[in-house]
Amino acid sequence: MTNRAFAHRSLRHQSAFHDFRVQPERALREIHGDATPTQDRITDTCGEGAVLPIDRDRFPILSTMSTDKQPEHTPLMKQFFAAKAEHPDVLLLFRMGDFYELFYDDARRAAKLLDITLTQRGQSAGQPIPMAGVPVHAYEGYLARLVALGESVAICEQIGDPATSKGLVERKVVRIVTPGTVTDEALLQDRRDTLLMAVARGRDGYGLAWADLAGGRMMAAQLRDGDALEAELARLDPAELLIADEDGWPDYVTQRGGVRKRAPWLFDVDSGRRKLIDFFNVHDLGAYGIEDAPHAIAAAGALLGYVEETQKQRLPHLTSIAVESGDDAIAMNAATRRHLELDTRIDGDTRHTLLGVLDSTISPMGGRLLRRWLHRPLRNHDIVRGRQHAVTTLLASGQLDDLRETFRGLGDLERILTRIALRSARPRDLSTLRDGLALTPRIAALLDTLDSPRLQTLANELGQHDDIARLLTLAVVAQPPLLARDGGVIAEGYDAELDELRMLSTHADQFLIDLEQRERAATGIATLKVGYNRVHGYYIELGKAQAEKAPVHYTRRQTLTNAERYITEELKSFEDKVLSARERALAREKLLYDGLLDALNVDLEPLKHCAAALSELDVLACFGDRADALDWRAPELVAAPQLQIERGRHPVVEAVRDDPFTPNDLDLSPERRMLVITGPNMGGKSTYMRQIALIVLLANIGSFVPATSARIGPVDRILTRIGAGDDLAKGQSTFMVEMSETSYILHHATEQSLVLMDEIGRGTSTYDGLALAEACARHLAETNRSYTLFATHYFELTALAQPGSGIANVHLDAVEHVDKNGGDTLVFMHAVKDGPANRSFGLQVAALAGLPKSVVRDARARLAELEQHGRDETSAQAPMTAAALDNPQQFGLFMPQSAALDALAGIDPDELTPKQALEALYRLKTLG
Ligand SMILES: Nc1ncnc2c1ncn2[C@@H]1O[C@H](COP(=O)(O)OP(=O)(O)OP(=O)(O)O)[C@@H](O)[C@H]1O
Repeated sequence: MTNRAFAHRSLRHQSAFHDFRVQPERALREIHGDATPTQDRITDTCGEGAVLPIDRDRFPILSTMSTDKQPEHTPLMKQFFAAKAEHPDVLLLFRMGDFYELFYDDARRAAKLLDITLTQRGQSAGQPIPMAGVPVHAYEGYLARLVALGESVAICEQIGDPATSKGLVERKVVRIVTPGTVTDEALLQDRRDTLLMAVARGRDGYGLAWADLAGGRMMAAQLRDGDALEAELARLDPAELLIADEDGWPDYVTQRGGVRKRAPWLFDVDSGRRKLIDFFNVHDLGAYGIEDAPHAIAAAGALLGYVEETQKQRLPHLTSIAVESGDDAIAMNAATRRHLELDTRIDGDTRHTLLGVLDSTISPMGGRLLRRWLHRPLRNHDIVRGRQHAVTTLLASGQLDDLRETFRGLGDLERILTRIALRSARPRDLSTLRDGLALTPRIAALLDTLDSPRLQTLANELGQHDDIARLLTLAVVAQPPLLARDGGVIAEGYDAELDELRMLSTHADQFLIDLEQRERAATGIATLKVGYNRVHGYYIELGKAQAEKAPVHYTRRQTLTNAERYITEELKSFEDKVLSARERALAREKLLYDGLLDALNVDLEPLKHCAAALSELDVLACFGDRADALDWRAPELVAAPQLQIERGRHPVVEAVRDDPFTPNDLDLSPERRMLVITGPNMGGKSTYMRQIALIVLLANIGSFVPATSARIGPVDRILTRIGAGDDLAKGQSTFMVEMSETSYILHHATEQSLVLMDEIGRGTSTYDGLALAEACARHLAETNRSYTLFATHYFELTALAQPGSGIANVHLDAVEHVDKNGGDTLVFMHAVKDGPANRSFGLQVAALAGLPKSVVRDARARLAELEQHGRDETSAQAPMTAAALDNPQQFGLFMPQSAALDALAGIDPDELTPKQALEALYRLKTLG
């Protein structure tokens, strides 16, 4: 046997020997005394053992069971019921040797959710026990799926040592994994925060507190009303939401996933204050700026209570709470975030979104920060200018690529630090931290030469961590294994005692090789093998045929079908020595590993600042990268009210189009507050409006923008009403959604708000729609006085653009061509021009979309009739004049122009052959 083979065997042996959790036999034996375990883990674990009476009232789960006589359960099931009674509304994973088992309703539920087998063998209290289980070695994957489905799971571990416990091993719920409190790497999404949130309700508003446990962040806010609450829920999108178990919560709260109702008294302000003071170990809350926000205090208290209850351990990484003020950010409600497709499209796609185009951050923590920034554009121009200046400086330095290259080695320091604080860090967390810290001096040196206040601040925040980096370099092997439990993490030379114990083990491998050779020579059996089995230990193995030749000092240890296994005195004493050396080496490693975690925990704060600075640098460098790659320019943030954009583009549409994107300008100011945008379907109206909102948003997070130049004045809100599907889930029709979104806008828009209104009124009858659209437009222009882009197919609205009204008309255009085959084609110009559109091309677009020719023909004829009818009515009221013809907005609803004039306008005589010209003339005649 080679050295390596022995080493391999030894490794397997180590884990088996030292971790009783992977020895199901032992776990089973605890229930059965010395009864031999069978293959059937269900009968084994639940079916036998002494029976004890059980308190029915304490365990409602029993109500489904037999009531003929007082039910009696095995000690194991009694232990299960005791644990379950403490955690009635979460799934209980009950550790039994190599498995986590679920029983009764938990088993049924988990079997369905995880698609695992539900078994029903074994009995307790005379009834079969529904049971489902997942193997311990693969449980993280199952846990991740359950948590992703919004389930909370209590982990009940064996905390006694099955080897030494008599009878039942002690078990205890060691933690409760809930969707909002997960910190394990496997249960989190890399580039998205997982938030736990609590909402407290007061007479004059709401208090909000949220924690990103994996990132070690806790925030709070006090909100004026339900609208603000709804908007914050849309922005933060918590995985779990704690509310008081009372009536009267609005639908947008109760219909969310992950809502958990808690006793109302947990949201009490005074006990919240005490909890915060206690948790952060401070004299008062003065330092956090939360004193004047009682509802936020109440929410934070409820949140901390829940965190303590579920985590069952100290959380030293949550060191403070920061208060966010809604006034600092550009407000966007749920509808706006949805319409602008910031990080998710209506169809669920995440690639073709603003974040999809913008995010070239390298570290996951940078990705998460960018997402946070994107959802919270700032109103404070100074902060934003600071970021922008940093981006400009990075771009001008020529160091951008170098800097980004160093980020590749960073890893997720932020979350690693949390795991260190929670003492759940794995060996590779430590090596990633070591490698990341080794890069910071290089990053600091790169930044040192750059003249940007923000970059200098960040360089300072990186700090000096030479001692920690050196400690980790000395202590941890270059490429540590996944788990600490198997050893091999601590580097050679770090600890003399460990080195000595390891030496013993290594020599032991050589001893076994020598022994094998010696015994082969002594017995003359060339196939003799020395091996190891985790139940029986070391052995000498002979094939059945050679068994007779076994020397007398060989003692039989195990009989297999084709072989016999023996032990000798020499091998036995070797086994004792080696096993104790290995055991001691592993124990020593564990001690050293814990010591390392202690050392890192002495002062985590500077490391947290370092991780935060690296995240921000990653985002700023990403802005630089995007500006460079996509030809974006720095916008100018100005104090005077205005939105001026030259040659702006839609970042996402531009990214997905093969053909060039047509840039467009914007000019809005207090004197020209509203643009009524007309033009054909597919002309580019929605694209134009959204691109303005996205440019304003990008400008206010510190990014460059897709335009040749932009001057952006103060903006307090972005409000949008852009076509939506039916919200049938909420029982709202398309029109109802349209009107409630419009109502929200009219109630909230101010002079500094940017409002996008796309085709208001189209969800109802034409006259109702037109009337509503016009009234809303007037209200926005005259009362709200917001920056408004108002796209419409109602040409009547173009008449609003009167001198002094602050309203102007712009339009997008299309040109109809007769192609070589004599068919019609439509070319969309996508260029925004001054003035109203003069036709809609609705039928042509319908034909392009593939509507059957006969339907388009019928529609055309019907249109001609309607237009004729409209003309007749108008001429009955007022004779058609040449002036009216020149001024289409003066026409009635169905008469922008006659069909013949429409068609005539679409003809380019220079493009026609004589035959086509003649055909066109005939066509015109049928329309006239
Ligand atoms: N400026 C542009 N440059 C190039 N292509 C554009 C431009 N604007 C829009 N497009 C393309 O035209 C398509 C239709 O644009 P958009 O949806 O904005 O039209 P619309 O006028 O709002 O149409 P409808 O009135 O039917 O809603 C877009 O998907 C995009 O591919």
